[in-house]
Amino acid sequence: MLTSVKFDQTKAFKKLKSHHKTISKTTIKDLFSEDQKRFSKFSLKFQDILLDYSKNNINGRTMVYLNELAEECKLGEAIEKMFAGEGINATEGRAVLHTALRNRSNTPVIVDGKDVMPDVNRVLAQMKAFSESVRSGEWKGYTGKKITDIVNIGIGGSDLGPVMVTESLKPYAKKGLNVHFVSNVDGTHIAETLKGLDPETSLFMIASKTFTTQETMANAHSARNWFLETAVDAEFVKKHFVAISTNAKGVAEFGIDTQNMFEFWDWVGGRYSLWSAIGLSIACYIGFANFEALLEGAHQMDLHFKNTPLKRNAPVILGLLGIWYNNFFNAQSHAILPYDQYMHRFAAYFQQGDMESNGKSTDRNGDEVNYQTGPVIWGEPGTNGQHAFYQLIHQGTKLIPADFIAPAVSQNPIGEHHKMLMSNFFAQTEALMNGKTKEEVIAEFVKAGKSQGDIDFLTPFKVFKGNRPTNSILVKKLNPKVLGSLVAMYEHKIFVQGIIWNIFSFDQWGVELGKQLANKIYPELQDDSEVTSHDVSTNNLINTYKKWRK
Ligand SMILES: O=P(O)(O)OC[C@H]1O[C@H](O)[C@H](O)[C@@H](O)[C@@H]1O
Repeated sequence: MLTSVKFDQTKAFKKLKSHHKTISKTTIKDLFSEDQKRFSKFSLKFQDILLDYSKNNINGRTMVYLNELAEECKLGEAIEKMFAGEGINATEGRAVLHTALRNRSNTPVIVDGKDVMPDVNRVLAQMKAFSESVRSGEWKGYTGKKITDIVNIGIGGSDLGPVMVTESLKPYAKKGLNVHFVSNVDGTHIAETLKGLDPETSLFMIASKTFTTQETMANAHSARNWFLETAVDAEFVKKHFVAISTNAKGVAEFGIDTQNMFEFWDWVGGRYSLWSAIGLSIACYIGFANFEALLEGAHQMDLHFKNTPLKRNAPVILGLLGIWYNNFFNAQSHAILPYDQYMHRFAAYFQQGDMESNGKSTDRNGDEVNYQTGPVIWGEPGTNGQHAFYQLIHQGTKLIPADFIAPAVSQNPIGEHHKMLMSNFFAQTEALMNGKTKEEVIAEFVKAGKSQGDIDFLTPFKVFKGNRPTNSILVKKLNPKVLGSLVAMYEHKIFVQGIIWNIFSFDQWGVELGKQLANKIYPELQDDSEVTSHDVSTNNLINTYKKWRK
């Protein structure tokens, strides 16, 4: 069991409250001029990752108090409990062991008296053999042709991880083997995906922890129907459908040979499952050795998280900084801005990772919290974001702490592109911190020969207050190992915050209500009779839909 500590009643919380008043009177820019050693104090290197958190509204005292907060909230103890396989996901009665999936040291991890590592290694060996046979062409479709297209059918945690990783690591993909992802129950998703595919050379991976998820089951059935339109014989399903699930019974009922089932376990949360068999599409696409490198990178970050003192611990620092803005500066959101086109689904991935984990308002005692918990996570790759929403980050009324992520080495060193990209990456955090003063604006106008009237009118619009906090995460190159470390770093950041906010980060009850109501409405859509059982708004929406669909 995790120790429950009332976050807002800790001594450190009170210290941070009054410290916030003091630090609010200064700016990040001033903090830099006061302390020449700021960069070395507030940055750290983890292998090929440089985390620079010096452009934040913090000084040494802030970090001391934030660390005290972590200690008072028993973060160290909670980290140990997670790695040790204790049932810290108490509302579901489960351990939280995505770290065991990438435990490359292979030390025993005991759940309910049993070491889970032999099972983890068995499934990894199965994934290796399977991915190698698909990649080599040894695995044949029902007409003897090799597989050219993999279609992962899954949603949420059974989709977003593989999508994000296969996109991020596209340069490592094998030529001639494509991956597709179908998640939405909107028939358009599967229809558009199937359009370009040949049943003889397509392999479907039905990925669902529960194997009951409506969207996934609907898409899986439609894919099977499509396949059988050509293949006819249901026996051939074996060669073209595999399942990834914790539910062997459900898989067998669907008609997939359990020989072709890749197992995982209830101690793997859906949004933490890309390291499990859910990563099968990744292993096929980038090869098993690269998948192992991804696991290795995550494992290295796990070891760092587990063994490094809190004040030099990257996920802890990121988590605490997030709390600083969320609970003391009242920031409502957090932006993740990768300057790498391959990482275009990274923010979307952590929308689920973070918001499904920490979007909670009941604390671990069952009481309603009276403080803010998880922020809204959002973001798009730079430089696209710059031409869309950065205006608001620079000059809007909302404080948006942001992480800027970029690789030093481009996978596509074409001409001057990467230098241009990187100059934007560096410029943005500098601009967000420094802003532009009235004096600077006027000086620029004068130099450009503007009239006094223009200067008077335009100056207020051109001033940037600055003092917008950012973290810069510079990586050497976005390879599988670095990506593994990055993802694990963010996962653990979420853990840190959940512990301190005293909430349960590994359940997701909030997703249930909508599902329940949809299941109630679905039968009502079967005929054209008027619906009266809901509120007037819902009744009218349903009845108009029924009228219009005719
Ligand atoms: O893998 P599945 O059991 O199909 O679940 C897929 C998704 O469904 C739910 O809506 C949960 O909120 C997600 O956490 C989960 O990842």
